[in-house]
Amino acid sequence: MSNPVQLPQWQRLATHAAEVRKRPLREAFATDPGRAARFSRQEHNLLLDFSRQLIDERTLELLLDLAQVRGLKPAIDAMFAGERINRSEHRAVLHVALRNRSDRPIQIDGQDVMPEVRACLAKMRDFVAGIHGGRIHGATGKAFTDVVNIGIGGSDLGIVMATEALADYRHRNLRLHCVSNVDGVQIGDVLHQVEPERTLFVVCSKTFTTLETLSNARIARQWIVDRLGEGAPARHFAAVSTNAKALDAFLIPPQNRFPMWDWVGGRYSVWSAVGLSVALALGMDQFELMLEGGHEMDQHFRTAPFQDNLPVLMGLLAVWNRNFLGMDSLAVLPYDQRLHRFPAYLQQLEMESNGKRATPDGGLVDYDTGAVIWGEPGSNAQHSFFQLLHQGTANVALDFLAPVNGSGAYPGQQTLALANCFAQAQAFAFGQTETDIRKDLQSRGLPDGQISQLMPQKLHPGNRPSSVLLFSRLGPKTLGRLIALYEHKVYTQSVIWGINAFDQWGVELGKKLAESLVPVIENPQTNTDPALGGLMTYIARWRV
Ligand SMILES: O=P(O)(O)OC[C@H]1O[C@H](O)[C@H](O)[C@@H](O)[C@@H]1O
Repeated sequence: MSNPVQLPQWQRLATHAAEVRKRPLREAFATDPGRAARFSRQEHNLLLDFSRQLIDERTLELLLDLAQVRGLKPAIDAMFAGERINRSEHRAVLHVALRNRSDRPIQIDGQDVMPEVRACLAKMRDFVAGIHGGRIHGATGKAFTDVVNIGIGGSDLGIVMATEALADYRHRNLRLHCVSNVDGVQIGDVLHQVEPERTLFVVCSKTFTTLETLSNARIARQWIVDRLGEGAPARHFAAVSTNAKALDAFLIPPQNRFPMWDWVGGRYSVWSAVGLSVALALGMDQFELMLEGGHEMDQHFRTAPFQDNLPVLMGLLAVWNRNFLGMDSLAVLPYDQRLHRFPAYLQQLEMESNGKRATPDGGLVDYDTGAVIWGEPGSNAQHSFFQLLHQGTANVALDFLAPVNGSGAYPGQQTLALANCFAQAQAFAFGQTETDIRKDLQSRGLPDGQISQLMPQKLHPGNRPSSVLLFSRLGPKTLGRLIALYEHKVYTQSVIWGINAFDQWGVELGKKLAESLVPVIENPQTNTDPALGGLMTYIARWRV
């Protein structure tokens, strides 16, 4: 696909941005009482209020023109039609099939994938019921009380995020633990807490070649063998993977195996059997409600006109902020503690998808692509890094997320959370004028000299772009909608930028180097790489 920068639509946006930047949001709202309503869209129980973005009607028109000329509509259709849009790996991209709750077949090369998807869901349902009811139990006949998910990246982040987000729905008799990191701390801590006879390990790995996952799984396996005997792992391990051979080698019995397909990317896989641990923790009904929420967002993305299409609007606004207003990062700020791992989940989703500099036809981009994504729950974040957001020199766009009805045991506290969320959105948009600051300082009796000195330090420029994503309550369906919303936002951006959102070649190099360094770190004296000489000396000196 051609370079977007050369398109007249792009150039018009660039010219337009120069004008919009100069216009304070304070003025935009003052001169247009209908602005909040005009730049808000509701879909199901989600409201996207993007009135505090640095835009006007013309911006939207120009962005929608850009979407049209970049072929966003055919690109969306191509994804749902099972075309091989992941061109570098020649794969279809069908996480939407995993949550397709309609009768519509979804085909790859004329083959409907839905029967396999439904069979997998049925197997998950049976397995979850078996574990919850005690029909499936440990080697000594005891029911499972603990599930340990072993996986990393897409085989971990979605599980952690979703089970934390939906903690109010957790099954009473089953605790979930997630182990991802390679350094041995998590697996050590978890094994310290659980009883072997009552613990089920779910090893999740699309490839089943991932160093972190395999080494943690081996530790867990040995731990079970040491305590319950050679035959016990067959009862204490389940696995999710595309790699049947590796599952044979790991001696996972057929009834405990759950499939994955090469048309599901790791970071898009929480909807697949990778969600088994979610289903075990929350129940299959809750998991399927999440799928329904995702499906609803898919329908919306596929059919809604672009000017009312939430993921399309969010994707286009992200392009606007990144390419035309120079925003380097997006801070995701959920005002619900239950969503505390949502920013981490989005980091993989957005940054692994759109952190690309090459186009599928082998060219290099000469424009910015994916922004850095980061964030923490409000109001904690306010007391930590908001100073930089309000007055620092970094260019950061903001996504506020908040439920009207709070989670947890004291939902009344949500009034305070919402007050903080809205106050911040207003402060970022409108800042504080010199006149207000002067009035305040004068009322406190400060002399003029001191006021002039303090003024720039107190001045709060405003005009920091943000969106507020308000929803009624955080339940499984809403979570499904939110995840799918961001997934499709990511795809929208990738289409505008002309990059492949579904491969991740950049992560390979580090993995390969790590493998080759294991023996060197074991025997630092064998190191021949001068760049590592200093570090290896200290490994040898300090290792106990
Ligand atoms: O599920 P696995 O095959 O073990 O992969 C786990 C993770 O590993 C890689 O580093 C990829 O960059 C991720 O996209 C993936 O989610």
